[in-house]
Order: sequence, then structure tokens, then C-alpha cells
Amino acid sequence: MPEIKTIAVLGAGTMGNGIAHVCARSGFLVLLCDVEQGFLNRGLAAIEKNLAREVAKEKITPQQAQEARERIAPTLDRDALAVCDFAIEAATEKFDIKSALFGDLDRILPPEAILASNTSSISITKLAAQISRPAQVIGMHFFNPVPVMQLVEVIRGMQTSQSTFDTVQSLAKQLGKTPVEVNDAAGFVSNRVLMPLINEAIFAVMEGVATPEAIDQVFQLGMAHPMGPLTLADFIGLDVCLDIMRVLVEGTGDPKYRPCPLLVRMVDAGWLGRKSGRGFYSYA
Ligand SMILES: NC(=O)c1ccc[n+]([C@@H]2O[C@H](COP(=O)([O-])OP(=O)(O)OC[C@H]3O[C@@H](n4cnc5c(N)ncnc54)[C@H](O)[C@@H]3O)[C@@H](O)[C@H]2O)c1
Repeated sequence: MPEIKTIAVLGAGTMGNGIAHVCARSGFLVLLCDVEQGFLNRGLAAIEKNLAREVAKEKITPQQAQEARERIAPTLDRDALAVCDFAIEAATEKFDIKSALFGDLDRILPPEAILASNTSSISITKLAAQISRPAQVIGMHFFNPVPVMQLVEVIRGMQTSQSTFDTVQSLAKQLGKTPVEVNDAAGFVSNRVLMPLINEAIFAVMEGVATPEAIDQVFQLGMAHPMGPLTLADFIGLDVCLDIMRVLVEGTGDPKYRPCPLLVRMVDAGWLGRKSGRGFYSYA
């Protein structure tokens, strides 16, 4: 199995800065790459805040936080990633952006390097088919907040080799995560099962079956979910939920994934959940 020392993380947003954080905390050198200095600065500030929180909770020592910080080098220069032996892409969820980025990574990184994507919905198989090393392309689907959540869905594309899969399983464990194997299909497992639940909860609101509060209580008190599906939908963003339902309909051709009309109307109204101040609940 090739030894991994330096990891390229593409995108310093919500997920990218979390991934850079856990990689650095686990002893890897990280090159964190974005398209604008402002995005890098914001990502580094988030890492700083999250490391400080871990120190305050005594999960790591101030010395370990300092060492993790020093292992992360921000860069705007994609060619600088030539020193990396592994890449995790966490850029904006658009096929054209990811496809162009994978083309560059394929050109820049050493031929044996594995290229992983943190995509929530784009086909790993299709991303892999665009480049010269499809056997070394794989999905590593982390969960938000990355430093806290235990799961990594490891997504095998059609062309992913066993050795790539084994390396990524082992890397996920070195990052302190639990990898779960999933094949490449629309929504993988997490969103394929979670989003229809959220969508059905929205149908229940639309049809007057119960209030959002009552629906959330059913799941918290009856199924021991830490938050109900509508609170969770507001947290994820209703626009993101709608996009994922559309990916499920398109990817499977199955009308059972039809987005609830109330979800569509709320997104049209700009009621996107927490981030817009209003969703199923108000966030003044
Ligand atoms: N937010 C979540 O809860 C979540 C969970 C799992 C997976 N994901 C996936 O992770 C990825 C990133 O999501 P996010 O929520 O962090 O988004 P985000 O918008 O917070 O961050 C995306 C970052 O990518 C940068 N970027 C865009 N093009 C780039 C390029 N060519 N090179 C380098 N950086 C580039 C943007 O400038 C931005 O800083 C998406 O694929 C998303 O589907 C998100």
C-alpha cells in the first residue's frame, strides 16, 4: 500500500476546512487549495476556531493544536499540489467544476496518487471516466461537522480498484473515522434513505397530518433521533434537500423520489432554513 504523507484538500469551505483539520490532526501534511485568498482565510479561521474548541474540551492539547496548525499550508497555486500523494476534493457541488478540477489533479499529482471526492451526489464513476487513472478515483463522503462526525461513506465507482479501496479504508481509520463501504448510486446510502424521510415529513406538513414540531417530536421521542427531520432539513438547507431529491429522481428514474410541492414552494420563496432565517422554524 503506498505511504501517504501529504494530502491535497481542494476547497476550504465547510467540508474542506473540516477535512484539512482532521488530516492535520492525524499527522498528515496538508495543502489546502481554493480559488480566492478570502476563501482560504475563512477556512483557516474556521480551523483555528475548531482546534481551540477541541483544546477547551480537552480532546487535544494546546501543543497538538499548534502542531496541527503548522501542518496546514494554504495555497492558490494548483501546480504546488505536485508534492501530494493523495487528494480529497471538496469543491462546489457542480459537475463541471469537479470534472475540470479532476483533470488538473490528474495532470499535476504523481501517477500513483489517489484522487478522492467528497461529493454528496455526483457519480464517482462519471468523474473517474474523464481522466487517465479511473482505477484510482473513489468517493470519500464525510459528514458535517467533519471533526465531530464518525462516518465516512467510501464510495466505489465502477472502475475503482481494490487497492484504491483498501488504501482509502485504511486512511479513513487513520483519520479516526469509521469507513462504511457503499457502491456508486444516486444519493449513495445516506441521502438515498435520509432525504425521502425528510421529503415524506414535508408531505405530512403539507397534508396537515401534524405540525413540524409534532413531527420532530415523534422522531426525537419515539425513535431517539437527536433532531427531528424538519429541524434537520432546516439545518442542511431546504435548497440542498431539493437538489438531492432531484438527483434521486433523475438518477433512478423512479417517481417515488418526487420532491414534495411544499418543499419546492418554500425554496422558491427563499425560505431555505437556518441560513436564510426561515424554514420550518424561524431563526431570528
Ligand atoms: N455541507 C455539507 O453538509 C456536505 C456534506 C457532505 C458532502 N458535502 C459536499 O462537499 C463539497 C463541498 O461542500 P461545502 O458545503 O464545503 O461547500 P462550500 O460552498 O462551503 O465550499 C466549497 C469551496 O470550494 C471552493 N472551490 C470552488 N471551485 C474550486 C476549485 N476549482 N478549486 C478549489 N476550490 C474550489 C469554493 O471557493 C468554496 O470555498 C460538495 O461536493 C458537497 O456536496 C457537503
